[in-house]
Order: sequence, then C-alpha cells, then structure tokens
Amino acid sequence: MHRPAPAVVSVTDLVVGHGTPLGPPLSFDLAAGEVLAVVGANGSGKSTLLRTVAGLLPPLAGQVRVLGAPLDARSRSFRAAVATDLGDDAFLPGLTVREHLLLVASGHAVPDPVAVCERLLAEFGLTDRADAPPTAVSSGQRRRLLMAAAFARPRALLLLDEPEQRLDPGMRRAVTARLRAERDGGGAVLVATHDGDLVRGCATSALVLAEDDVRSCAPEQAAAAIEAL
Ligand SMILES: Nc1ncnc2c1ncn2[C@@H]1O[C@H](COP(=O)(O)OP(=O)(O)OP(=O)(O)O)[C@@H](O)[C@H]1O
Repeated sequence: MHRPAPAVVSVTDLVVGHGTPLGPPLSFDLAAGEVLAVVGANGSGKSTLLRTVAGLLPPLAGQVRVLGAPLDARSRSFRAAVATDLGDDAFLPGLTVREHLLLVASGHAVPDPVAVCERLLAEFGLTDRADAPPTAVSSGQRRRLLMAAAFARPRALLLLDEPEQRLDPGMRRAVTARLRAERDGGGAVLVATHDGDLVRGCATSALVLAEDDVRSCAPEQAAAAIEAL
C-alpha cells in the first residue's frame, strides 16, 4: 500500500515566545519541494518561530515534527536533515573562508568536498576572498559564507532567517534563484524575510505574522503585505 511521505515539517498548535506567547497558535505543514515564506513587521516573531523549529528555543505549547519524528535537535537524524542560516556568525579562529566551507562539507561526508566548495565559493562570489579569515571580509561577504555553508552539506530542510540581509541586489537575486532551485530539486525551505521579490521569486506559500494574528496566504499577497508595512 502506498503511504504518502510525511511532511518535512509539521507544526501543530505551536505557541512560540521567550517566556510569554507571541501571537496565536500556529499550524502548518511544509512538504518536500515547497518554500514557505514567513513575513511580518519587526518583532512579529519570525526569528522566534525559526529558532523554535531549529530546536534552539523550546515551544511554549504545541508540537513540531520533522520528517515524521518529534523535534529533537540533538538527534543525528535531525542534524543530518536540517541546514540553517539564522544569521548567527561564529567562526573558528585560524581558519579561512575556504577552510570553513570545507569543514562543513567534510564533516557531513559530502563526496568530493573540494570541488563542491570551489563551486560554492564561485557561486557566492567569494573566490577572491577564500584565503582570508571570515573576520577580514565584509559583513555581506560573511553573510554569503554563512549561506554557502548551508548549501555545502546535505539537507532535507533549509531554515533561513532574512537571507537578504546585508546582500547587494545582485546577490539577493542569486539567492532567490538558489532557493527556487532548492525547491525544484525537492528541498523544503522555511524562510523569514522582508524581501517581497524573494517571496515572489521562490515561495510556494506564506504566513503573515502580526500581533494577535497569523494569516496563511499566497506569495503575492505576502509580498504585498511586506510592501504595505
Ligand atoms: N532573546 C530574547 N529574549 C527575550 N525576548 C526576545 C528575545 N529575542 C527576541 N525577543 C522578543 O520577541 C519578539 C519577537 O522577536 P523576533 O526576533 O522573533 O521578531 P522578528 O519578527 O524576527 O523581527 P525582525 O523583523 O526585527 O527580525 C520581540 O518582541 C522581541 O523583542
């Protein structure tokens, strides 16, 4: 008998917050080949939601399941399946941009990690700065490195918090195209963003967070909601 694959992420009656609830309970499913954009004003809870789904914050109520299992960020299966760029930059002293990428790819047993990393360095415009430590590149270049690192490893789910931050317009368009390719290749993406063009360019659905309200809508409506903020 054919059983449908479980949602990559399944959220039921989830209440997030730092001690006190932020907004009403949330429920949504995210399947392979989908990009769910989370939009809303500053402080509406986008990062808090992403950090909860990443297992960095405990839910105040409700459930998050990842690939059919209750969220357990310490489990090997969760760590193997979930790639994140939540904007936290922590780097190892003494390692270059290239070496950071290689560390991620090798740590996840990616075949031919050197070739994978060189491709990502070129794609994210970092080849010229690959031998510098991350502390010696620009803030936008560090952001490119964090994003490249998320793509340097296998993943079923990608969690991104405002990937457009600090990127120039050309790289924003490139990231949007990258997320479209992720979606079309069967990946699942949960992305918080203030970038209407990114939502239009890659999302399959959206959640609009507001005080005491959460609305599920089509990408075009979410992009319009961003532009109305
Ligand atoms: N570490 C923290 N401790 C306590 N409260 C926090 C913490 N981080 C965020 N908050 C609060 O939680 C609420 C939601 O913040 P969150 O960062 O999730 O919003 P956001 O929608 O991602 O905002 P932005 O668009 O500015 O990134 C805000 O009121 C914020 O002040």
